[in-house]
Amino acid sequence: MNNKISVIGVPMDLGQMRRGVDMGPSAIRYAGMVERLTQLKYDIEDLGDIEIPRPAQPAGVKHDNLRNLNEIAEGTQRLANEVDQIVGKGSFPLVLGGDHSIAMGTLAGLSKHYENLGVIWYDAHGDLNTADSSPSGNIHGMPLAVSLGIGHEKLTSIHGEEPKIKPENIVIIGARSLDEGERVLIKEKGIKVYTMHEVDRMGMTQVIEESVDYLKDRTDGVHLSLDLDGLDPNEAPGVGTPVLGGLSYRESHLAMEMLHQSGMITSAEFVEVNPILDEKNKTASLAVGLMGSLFGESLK
Ligand SMILES: NC(=[NH2+])NCCC[C@H](N)C(=O)O
Ligand SMILES: [Mn+2]
Ligand SMILES: [Mn+2]
Repeated sequence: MNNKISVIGVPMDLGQMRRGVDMGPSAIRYAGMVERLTQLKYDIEDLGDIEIPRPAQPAGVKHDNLRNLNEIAEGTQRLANEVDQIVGKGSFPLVLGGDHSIAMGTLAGLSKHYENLGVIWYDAHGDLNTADSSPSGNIHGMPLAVSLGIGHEKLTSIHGEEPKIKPENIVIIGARSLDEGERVLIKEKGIKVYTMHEVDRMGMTQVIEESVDYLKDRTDGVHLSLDLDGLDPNEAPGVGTPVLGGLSYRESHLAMEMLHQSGMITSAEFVEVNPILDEKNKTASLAVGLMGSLFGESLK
């Protein structure tokens, strides 16, 4: 793995309705991220936070079932520029959310450097909605669809018109809440999904082994997009859209350790940490622990 890491915070809360997720980057830093990764001998620079526009209209006003569309497009474009530059100078982008809408910016920035970018989407949700299929109008439920080129033009054209990723380069792990339109899209596009059912039956070891095998030959870089709500709410209470029956603490550490061993992860983001909903920064600390495993902590 790249020994240079560049951290970028994205205090974005416009992709959903719960206040507080904009404080995620601070909470993750406060949980000791830089110290933890420095111990692992990484050369880590913290670039601070992207500036996110504040909406002019009262918060929560809908725009064609795309709440805060313009501000999100602008903020994620800024993130795309940063991520593009970080990869350009040979460093590993580590993005801290903020709600999951920021993945549109991360993937857009990355896409300039990879012909076949792989994506591991560790999440309770598919985030494959469009304005038509979304039950909520919340853009944090749409970033994976947008990155495939499906969605509002203002979002799909962030940092370039082309789709940022291909459906066959995606693996979703931990899904247990998929809307009807998302299921249709998954079938139509042939997206690989390990729902909780598969994780229960196969075990995380096989899920990651298969995912690594699947992505190995078809991709030239792999981004890990980790939504903390992929984990069970008992482990990660500080999230805005918790879903029962999630991935355990140990399964998640095992996944991160195996991804480290694969050597294939070229960028990562940790999103949806909401300190207001959290218990004594438990979820942010969990995120930092998972980063430790992803970046190679081991007892031997
Ligand atoms: N990144 C997330 N937490 N997404 C939750 C999305 C929930 C629901 N599927 C929606 O589209 O509104
Ligand atoms: Mn989620
Ligand atoms: Mn998500």
